[in-house]
Amino acid sequence: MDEDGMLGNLWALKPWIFSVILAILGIRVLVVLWWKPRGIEAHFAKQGIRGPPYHFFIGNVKEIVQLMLKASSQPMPLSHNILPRVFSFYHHWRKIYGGTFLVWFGPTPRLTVSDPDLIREIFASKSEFYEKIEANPLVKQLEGNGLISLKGEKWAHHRKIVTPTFHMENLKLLIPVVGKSVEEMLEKWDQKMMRVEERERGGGGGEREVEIEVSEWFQGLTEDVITRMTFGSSYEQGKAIFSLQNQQMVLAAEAFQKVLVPGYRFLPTKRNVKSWKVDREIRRSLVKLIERRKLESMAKNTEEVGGGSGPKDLLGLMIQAGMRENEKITELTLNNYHNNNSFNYCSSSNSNTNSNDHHHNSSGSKITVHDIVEECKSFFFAGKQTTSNLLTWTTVLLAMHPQWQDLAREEVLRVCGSRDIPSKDDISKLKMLSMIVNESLRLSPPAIATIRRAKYDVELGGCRVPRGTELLVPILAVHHEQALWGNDANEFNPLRFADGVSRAAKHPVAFIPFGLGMRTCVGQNLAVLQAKLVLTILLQRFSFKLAPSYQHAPTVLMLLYPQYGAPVIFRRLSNTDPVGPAPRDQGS
Ligand code: HEM
Repeated sequence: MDEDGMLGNLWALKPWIFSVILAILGIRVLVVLWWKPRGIEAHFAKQGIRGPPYHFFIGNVKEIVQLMLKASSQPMPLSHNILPRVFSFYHHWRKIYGGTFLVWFGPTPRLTVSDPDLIREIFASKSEFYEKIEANPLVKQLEGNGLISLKGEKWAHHRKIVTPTFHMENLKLLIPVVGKSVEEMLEKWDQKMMRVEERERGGGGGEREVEIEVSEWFQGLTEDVITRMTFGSSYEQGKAIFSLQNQQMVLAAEAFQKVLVPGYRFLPTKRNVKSWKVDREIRRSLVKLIERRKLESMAKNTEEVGGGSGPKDLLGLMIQAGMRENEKITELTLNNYHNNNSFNYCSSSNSNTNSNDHHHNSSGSKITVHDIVEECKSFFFAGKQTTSNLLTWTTVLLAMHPQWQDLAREEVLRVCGSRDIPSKDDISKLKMLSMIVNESLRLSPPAIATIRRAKYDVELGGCRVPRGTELLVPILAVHHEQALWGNDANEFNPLRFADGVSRAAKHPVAFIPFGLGMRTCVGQNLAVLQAKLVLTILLQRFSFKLAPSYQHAPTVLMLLYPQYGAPVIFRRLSNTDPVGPAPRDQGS
């Protein structure tokens, strides 16, 4: 057959080839989106684990969204039984299928695990069999490719570098700075209070009190603190960078509503173009700042990078680590130093690449400018809203339970007096306040759940779990479980922490607001210290109660937050104000 004839025959076969390719693709889609999920469902059912039935492609997402919308459609009574409202799908299906059930996020299976023995296995004793999952691309853009998401050697390297930031000795240096930020915030409240007073004097006068939407104010405060921890002496420049990061959060929240449009984040919509621009601006400013800090330290000919007398900051520690590593390389390869100096040059070359794959030296991963940029974003994301939510919920709890507020104030005034900013030693003596903060973290943990993925086929509590299955640990549910915490699990009772955290429940792993094991929260000392410091200063100067406009509506968007805000009325304590007696309790 001549060439033309062969081509002609192939041409005639074209529809067939096309049909075969389509059929193969169709089969693949069917396997991934139907047969495999059904197989996994059957695999778990044989072991007695059930759950809501899988639906093609979407899994249980439709039911989850419906349950969440229904639960958040109206406020709830002033009670701490928040699980049904906040974690509606878990609450709903647990009643039907028990604490361990299978739920489908699209074609991805998630096994809920609330048994503390199994949680310990996943996060501590057999953690090498499990890994973190990839965040949604929008979340990823915000959280950066830092400690929260890094894996393996690179994670260990970064964790070792940043850990000194959170040592108590270092955090101690932050206390006067945080104290000053709180005082500045309170001055603004005072001005607000005075304006209200002046208005009311016209109409007959009133008490020295003011209504404050605490969740907004606490966000400003925690942003200030995390900016200092991240940037140290470069606070002002850092503030401008984090203000851009805030814009990014707003843009991402808007984009979240469009996540169901495939590929939406790549479209040059007005929002996306703006977000890309802000992202470029953040990187540019950070790179400039890093280079300036490096030059400063070289000029001073010192290893200290900007720390001075203040606390060690993330930026300084990471630049220092990067410079040390470069020096090592210089010693090893003096001749081609300039070619190897990725610490200097990667800033512009890989600003949009995943640094996990780049710049490794023989001793493992090396700190690059890109890494520092990503860690700064991570700190901001992980440290700001979490701590402000802890502060918000603790203030709301104390406003709901004035008798506990009075007890906390008595202790604060006894230990710290009425005016001074407390020292680290003062704070460590505040036992009652510690119990209250723990009870707040138990009842309203800012991070309500966490997820891991099985790296291999594993056995968990006698159950065979196939590779790729995700394990959903519902922190909030574990914290409200009566079998672990007793019949008063849904009540505010800080005394349960009187003998320490490990004895508060029937199992030592029942209290996990900061996670567990190697990947436990690196910032927990900072968060707790900051919360106690702010609460101490508030208790010294104000009594507070829920505003009449407060609607109790805890809900979740990544973190636990008050759906309609948290308006609280603060009344200045005069020197003659009695500490008690307590007004009537507002909560259950
Ligand atoms: C009340 C406040 C906070 C809460 C409830 C909280 C909660 C958590 C939880 C539950 C985890 C573990 C996540 C998992 O295992 O999947 C975590 C990890 C982390 N947190 Fe926090 N956090 C708080 C404050 C902070 C602060 C102030 C920072 C400061 C930067 C911070 C930085 C981080 C980082 C970097 C990780 C990842 C650690 C790693 O994987 O090595 N967090 N946090």
